[in-house]
Amino acid sequence: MKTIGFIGCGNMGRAMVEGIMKANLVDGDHMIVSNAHPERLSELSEIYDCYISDNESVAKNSDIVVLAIKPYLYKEVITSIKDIVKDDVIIINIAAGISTQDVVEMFGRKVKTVKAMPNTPAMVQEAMSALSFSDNCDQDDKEDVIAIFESFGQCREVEERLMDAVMVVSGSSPAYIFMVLEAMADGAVMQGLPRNDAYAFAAQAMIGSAKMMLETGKHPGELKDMVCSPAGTTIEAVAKMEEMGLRSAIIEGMRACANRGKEMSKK
Ligand SMILES: NC(=O)C1=CN([C@@H]2O[C@H](COP(=O)(O)OP(=O)(O)OC[C@H]3O[C@@H](n4cnc5c(N)ncnc54)[C@H](O)[C@@H]3O)[C@@H](O)[C@H]2O)C=CC1
Ligand SMILES: O=C(O)[C@@H]1CCC=N1
Repeated sequence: MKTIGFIGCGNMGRAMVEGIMKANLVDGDHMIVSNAHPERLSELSEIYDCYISDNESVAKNSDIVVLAIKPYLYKEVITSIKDIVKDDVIIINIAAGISTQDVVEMFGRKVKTVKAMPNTPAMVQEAMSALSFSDNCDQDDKEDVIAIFESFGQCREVEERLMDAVMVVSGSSPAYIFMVLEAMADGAVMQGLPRNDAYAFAAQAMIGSAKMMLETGKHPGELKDMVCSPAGTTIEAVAKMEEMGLRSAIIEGMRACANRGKEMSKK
């Protein structure tokens, strides 16, 4: 069994660790986690019986190291671990704006590395992640990494140049999806539904609609049309939302997200 190490265990790292441990991909002896505030992880180590340690120990003892720290910390952290990681370690880079080439340059050698873009639904085994492997990863390395990402959801290999596109539609999108859900619940509360019921109806409508699109393979426009009765209620909502710029608000928000990714990768 390979040992998986996490350096940084905040929102994204923790969602991945919880997803991996819930799926029993490794036992607690093969999961080592470090964080700037290790005291925040005591509950995690109690539930999953995994090791909470420091960056040095994660670097020395892990076969696969996930760098789940903010992008601006990559240089500093890699400098402190580059001479102590195992020779054939696989480094997983999940940071927005940090490329495979950046990681190789920071290590000063052609370390095996994977550029990945997960999302926080990893916490409930429903992540969708994109992976791009450096050319020195062999088939076994790929299988080990895919097994990690599949333990908490689905994953697809994509060309690294498309990572920012994946980030806007998947890595970042839970934020806007939660905004939509919150707004939908507000709309129902305004009509008199209690808040908790409103969240349950809104979230289940989101799950059901997404599942319907994936399972039927039908165009989303066709599925939308199935809900809009002639002269009915839904078409009034659709017309008002178009008037208020719902779609362009989403598209322009995603453009801003991509632009920020490009800006971050220039630094
Ligand atoms: N939050 C998200 O939905 C997603 C985040 N990402 C990427 O994941 C990375 C982490 O993001 P978040 O989890 O959101 O950030 P976060 O701030 O929630 O977590 C980062 C963690 O790193 C710890 N940390 C700080 N300095 C450290 C050090 N020197 N050594 C060890 N640990 C240290 C902090 O205590 C914190 O718990 C970023 O690079 C981000 O681009 C990628 C996809 C989705
Ligand atoms: O907001 C961010 O920078 C990260 C990258 C993808 C999701 N969260």
